Amino acid sequence: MKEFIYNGQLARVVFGAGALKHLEREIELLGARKALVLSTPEQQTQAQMVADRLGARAAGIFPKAVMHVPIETAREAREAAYRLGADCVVAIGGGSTTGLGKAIALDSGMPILVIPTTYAGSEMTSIYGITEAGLKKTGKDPRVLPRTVIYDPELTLTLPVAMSVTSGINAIAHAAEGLYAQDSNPVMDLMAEEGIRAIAQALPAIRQRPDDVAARGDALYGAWLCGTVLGNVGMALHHKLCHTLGGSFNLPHAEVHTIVLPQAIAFNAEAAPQAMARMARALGTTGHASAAAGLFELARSSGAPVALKDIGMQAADLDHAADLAVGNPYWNPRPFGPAQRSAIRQLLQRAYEGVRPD
Ligand SMILES: NC(=O)c1ccc[n+]([C@@H]2O[C@H](COP(=O)([O-])OP(=O)(O)OC[C@H]3O[C@@H](n4cnc5c(N)ncnc54)[C@H](O)[C@@H]3O)[C@@H](O)[C@H]2O)c1
Ligand SMILES: O=C(O)CCC(=O)CC(=O)O
Repeated sequence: MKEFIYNGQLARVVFGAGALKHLEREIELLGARKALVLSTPEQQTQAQMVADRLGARAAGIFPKAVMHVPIETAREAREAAYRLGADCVVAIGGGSTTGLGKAIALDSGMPILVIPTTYAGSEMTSIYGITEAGLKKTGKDPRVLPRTVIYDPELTLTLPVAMSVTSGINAIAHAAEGLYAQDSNPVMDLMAEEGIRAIAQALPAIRQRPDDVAARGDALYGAWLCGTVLGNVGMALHHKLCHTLGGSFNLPHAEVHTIVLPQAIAFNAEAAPQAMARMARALGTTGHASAAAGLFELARSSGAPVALKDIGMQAADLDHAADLAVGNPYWNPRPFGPAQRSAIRQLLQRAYEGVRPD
């Protein structure tokens, strides 16, 4: 067994159908008096429902979260928190809303309670991202790690099926790269494999019946595990490509993850055979398909996009994307610096066309 370091991260998780009923207790346990409730404009009704539940403990709602946390929105939210006398934030929504909570916490140190309604997993990480002048900067800071997370599958029933599938595969991507991370450890490997299994089994059930609370619960459970892996070990080629494509070409986050993942995993297959075997086992493809093919089929059979050309990528931008990706590479089991530019360009071409990996 290889040597490893395991840093347990402290976050309190309250899980279960109807778990939102514990919100007031959880705010009290945080030692907070007043919460600013955050959401996107699309989820303002859910934010209002949370604020109503909090009653006098609600400082107000700030329903202006958007993708990739523009610095202007972060500043406005922070000012609102101070002006309204909040001493904690409650984020109800996906990674964009949690990200806004993190931007407030980064400056103010306010504790964050997250009620996740997608499978992105940001609630389990101390990674934050803020976009300034069109450039997204990410960093890590213990102050932004949410202190409490309430996973209530009932609140995810409204997540459209298409978004459920791509968000679920976004979560799987964290676990897949965790399995071959340079700083992986046996605990994260267990979580990664179980997280992939839970989501891969839940997605077909959700597709059949979006209001299946048990399947929604399995998906959230998987998202928790996969998000924990993202928060604990380093990500590699796949996340680098997604951040390049999402950040520089303005492509939608979860869809990009869904399309690129099978291609990135195929690229790494020979360099990380044990990780591939665990992925294939978790996906249930052992013996008849590779992990990469299994991921591609999971997306295709769930009705998700499998080609970048179908989500707005321009063929003319592929060369520039390859240059950006190899310019400042992350550690990866198969190196992908400037010397591998042509292999990365080929990978992007396959992702652009939606070619099924072997
Ligand atoms: N820092 C991290 O650790 C981390 C991890 C993963 C993702 N992220 C970031 O999170 C962002 C993406 O998050 P996301 O994919 O969750 O998307 P999102 O938060 O942008 O949500 C997408 C849309 O779905 C809506 N939505 C969410 N839950 C819903 C529900 N239950 N019912 C109906 N609509 C619902 C939202 O209101 C929004 O309109 C990206 O900016 C990404 O970089 C950060
Ligand atoms: O907040 C970020 O943008 C960094 C982490 C992230 O996006 C993980 C992912 O790609 O899903």
